Amino acid sequence: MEEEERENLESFLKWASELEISDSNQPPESSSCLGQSLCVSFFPDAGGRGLAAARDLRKGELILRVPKSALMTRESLMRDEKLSVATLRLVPRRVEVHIFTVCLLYEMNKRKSSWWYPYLMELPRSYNTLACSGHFEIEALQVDDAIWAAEKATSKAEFSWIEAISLMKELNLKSRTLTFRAWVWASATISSRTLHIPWDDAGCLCPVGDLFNYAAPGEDALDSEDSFLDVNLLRLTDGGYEKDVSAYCFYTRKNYQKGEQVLLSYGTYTNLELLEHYGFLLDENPNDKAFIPLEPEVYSSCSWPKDSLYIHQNGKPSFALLSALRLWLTPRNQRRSVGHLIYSGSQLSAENEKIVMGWMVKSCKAVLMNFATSIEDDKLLIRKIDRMEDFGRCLINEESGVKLLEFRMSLKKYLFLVLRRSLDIVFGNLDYAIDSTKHAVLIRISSNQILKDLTCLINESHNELGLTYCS
Ligand SMILES: C[S@@+](CC[C@H](N)C(=O)[O-])C[C@H]1O[C@@H](n2cnc3c(N)ncnc32)[C@H](O)[C@@H]1O
Repeated sequence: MEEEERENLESFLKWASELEISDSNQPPESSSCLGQSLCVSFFPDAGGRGLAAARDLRKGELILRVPKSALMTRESLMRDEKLSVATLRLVPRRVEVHIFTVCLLYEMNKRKSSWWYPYLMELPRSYNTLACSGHFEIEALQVDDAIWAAEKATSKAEFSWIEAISLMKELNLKSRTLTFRAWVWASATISSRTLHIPWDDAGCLCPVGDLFNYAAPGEDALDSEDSFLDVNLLRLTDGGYEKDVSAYCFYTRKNYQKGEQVLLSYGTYTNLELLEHYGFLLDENPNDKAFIPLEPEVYSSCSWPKDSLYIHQNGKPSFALLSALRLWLTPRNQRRSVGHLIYSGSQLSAENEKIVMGWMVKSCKAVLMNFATSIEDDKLLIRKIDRMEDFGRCLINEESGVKLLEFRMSLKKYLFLVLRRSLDIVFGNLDYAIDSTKHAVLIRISSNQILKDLTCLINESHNELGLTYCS
C-alpha cells in the first residue's frame, strides 16, 4: 500500500472510531475502530481490499457494529438544506435510488468540507459493473441474455442521468461531477455497496461494514460443524440493522482462523447478477444458472416459469427444465397420461430419457457453435489482454474486459459439462473425448466398433444428434 493510501486508511478508521463504529464490546485499544476482531487486509483473488480476522473467530460472534448515526442514507444527506429544498422542488415523483445518487455526488462535490470526507476518500475510484461497460466490452460478452442485460444497464444509467441533470445543475455541481462518468460511478457505488435498511428502499452506505467481500450463501453453510442445523434455517445474510441497538450488526457465519478473510453473503446471485450489481463473478458459484434457447412450445406445454428452466453450474439441467423437456418430447397424445410422473420428477422411460439427453446435446452444441470463440481462444485472449499496449486498452478496460471474458467462458464450460453428462446417459460409460479446441464440437472415440454401435443407438431412438464424429 502506498504511503498516502495508508495514511488515508488510518484517518478513516480513526474517524470511524470517533463515530463509535467498533469491532468489539470492549473500549478501543487504539485510535482505530478495528484491531480487536477484524483488520483491513488485501486478498488479490477474492475481492482485493477486505476484512481479515484479527484473531480466531467463532461462528455467530458479533464482529462489527455500525451505529445508525454513522450510516449514510438519503435521510442523513438530506439534512443539507440546499439539497433537500432543490430535491423537493425539482423531483416530482420519488425515485429513491436516483435521489441517493444525486445526494452522493453532491456530497462528493463538497470535497474536504464534507462531513463524510474520510469515508468518501476510501471509496473505489472505478467499478466494473455492467453499466460501466463500453460497446466493445458488451460485444465481448457473446451471450445473448448477458448482452441484453448489459445494454439495459447502460441505457438505464443514461436515462436516469438525463433525468437527474436539471437537479444537479440547480445544485451547482462542478462540471466534473455532472458528467455521465461521474453518474455511473455514483450509481455503481450505490449498487455494489449499499446495505438493506428497513426505513428506506434505497438502502444505506455503511462505513467499514462495506469492506466485507462476498461469499455465496451455501458455500460455508455446508462446511459448518453444526451439521445438525437445518440449512434452510440459516440466515441468507449475516448482517442486518438491529432496531433495539440502533446499529447495523455483523456476525460471523462460520469459524475463522486469524488472518483468514471474513466474508459476507450479500444475497443469492447468479454470475450475471453479480456482474450487473457488483462487477465481479465467482469461479465456483453454487447459485449460477445458464439458459439455453428453448422452442416456444416447451414453455407452452408446461406450467413452470421461464426462469426455472436453466442449467446448474455442474451441468445438470434444473428439475423444471428436465421435466419440461421430458413432457415436450413425449408424443402429444400421451402427455396427459404421464403428467403425474413428470411433476413428481420421475423418468418416463429409457427411450424418453435418451431423446431428452440427445436434445440437450444438440442444443448445447448449437449454442457452442454460435460463439465466435472457443474456451481456448478466450484463455489466450485473457493472457493477451494482460500484455496489451495502450491502444488496446482504450478499446477494452483490462480488468472488466477479463471479467466479461471469464463470464462467457464460464457459460461455455457449463455447456460442455451438459454435453458430457448427456452423452454419458445416451451412450453409457464409453471412452470418448470432447474436442473443444476447434469451432466445432467433435467427439473422439477410440474404437470404430463402438462408433458403429453408437450410431445404431442414436438411430434406434430416432435421435439425430448432429455431432461430427472422428475416430
Ligand atoms: C462491498 S464492496 C467490498 C469491499 C471492496 N473490496 C473494497 O475494496 O471496497 C463490494 C465489492 O468488492 C468486490 N468483491 C467483493 N467480493 C468479491 C469476490 N468474492 N470476488 C471478487 N470481488 C469481490 C467487488 O468489486 C464488489 O463490488
